[in-house]
Amino acid sequence: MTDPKQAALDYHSHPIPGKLSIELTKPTTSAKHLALAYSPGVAEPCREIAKDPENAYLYTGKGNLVAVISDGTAILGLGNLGPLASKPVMEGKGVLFKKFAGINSVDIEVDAESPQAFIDTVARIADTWGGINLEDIKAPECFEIERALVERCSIPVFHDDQHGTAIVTAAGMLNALDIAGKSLDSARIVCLGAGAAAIACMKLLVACGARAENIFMLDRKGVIHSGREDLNQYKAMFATETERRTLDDAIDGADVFVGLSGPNLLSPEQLKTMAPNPVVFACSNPDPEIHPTDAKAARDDVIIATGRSDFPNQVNNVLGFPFIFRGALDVRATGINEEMKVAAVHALKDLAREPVTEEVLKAYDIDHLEFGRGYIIPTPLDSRLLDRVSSAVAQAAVDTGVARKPYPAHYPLTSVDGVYGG
Ligand SMILES: O=C([O-])CC(=O)C(=O)O
Ligand SMILES: [Mg+2]
Repeated sequence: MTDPKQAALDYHSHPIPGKLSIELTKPTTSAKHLALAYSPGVAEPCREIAKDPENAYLYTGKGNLVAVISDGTAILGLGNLGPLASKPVMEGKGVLFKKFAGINSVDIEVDAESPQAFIDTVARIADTWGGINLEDIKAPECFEIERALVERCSIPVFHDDQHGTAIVTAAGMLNALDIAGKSLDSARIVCLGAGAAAIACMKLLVACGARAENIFMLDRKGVIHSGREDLNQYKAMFATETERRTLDDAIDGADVFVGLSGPNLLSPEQLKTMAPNPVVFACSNPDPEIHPTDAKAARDDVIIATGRSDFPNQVNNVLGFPFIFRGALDVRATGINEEMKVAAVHALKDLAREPVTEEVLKAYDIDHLEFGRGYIIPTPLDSRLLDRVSSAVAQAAVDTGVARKPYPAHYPLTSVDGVYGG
């Protein structure tokens, strides 16, 4: 068997380095073509855009172009490895944008000496993109970065690790709790991790019905409780009045564990102390807080999800960002608001309850898959996601007045070949 590490390195290096390339959309075989594509013809669209910036959507790729931007300070669950080392992940996001939603994306890795320098860099280039996907930026800086950029930019700016992850987590959680015979408003939830994804996930779960007082969030120092004086404003939102201090204390009797922290931080012994039918989302990438095999060995009533593509129940923002941007771009939304996020949650949640298609069974090389413990959320290779999530997001943008174009006449989308309409 090939060594998985070597296989991953080979995948990235052969037959050419990297995962993305750029393609041409216009003929370029004659001098006439060149005179149109470049001097002198290119001056005409320049003049039109100078007269009216909206013309950039007509004469350039702006309307279907997303910048994936990172400073490399929180790469997956690996930590701060710097901007250059984040490039494979950012190229990977570009692969997913293109493959799943037909969106062109270019990765930009910024070596920024401060959050303000990062904000200024992104704000200065924002105008020529259709949208900005912020990725793998550490907390708490990511919150201020996103806030400032949303304010300064007139295009959608979306921090994927917060909202993409939260949307997919909420969708999977509503389904998992339903299967476990529980409900979000009474579930006792332990969230291991207090970074960007953790805070955004818990905020969205509360918006979907979870009770803040039922959530124990833990950072490296343990339970975030009201007696702590070392909390930033984001963690402080989740400070609970409790005597519990450690993960051992918090996990005892809990209905839900959400891990957005690091590898192997939930032990089988700790899992054994959870309530019946525990829901465990071990979402640290690439290595989960508990391996699914160990979790299942510890107890057979567990409903387990991870962020990985090689296990069932992949709770990963790949199910969100391609389609959320698709919907937002297609109605030229000025931003991605809460209603659009909640619309995405419901679209994902509902699709998992529909029969699985042959296409998905084939892609995963299985005979059967149905809504239940082993299938709480659609798989990324389900081509119905393109229509379901994008249209829900586009409709919510129209309904909430942030769309600058009407609901697309070329919807429903049946494949990425149809994203330009016409
Ligand atoms: O890249 C992934 O698989 C999901 C993600 O955004 C992260 O872990 O930061
Ligand atoms: Mg990420």
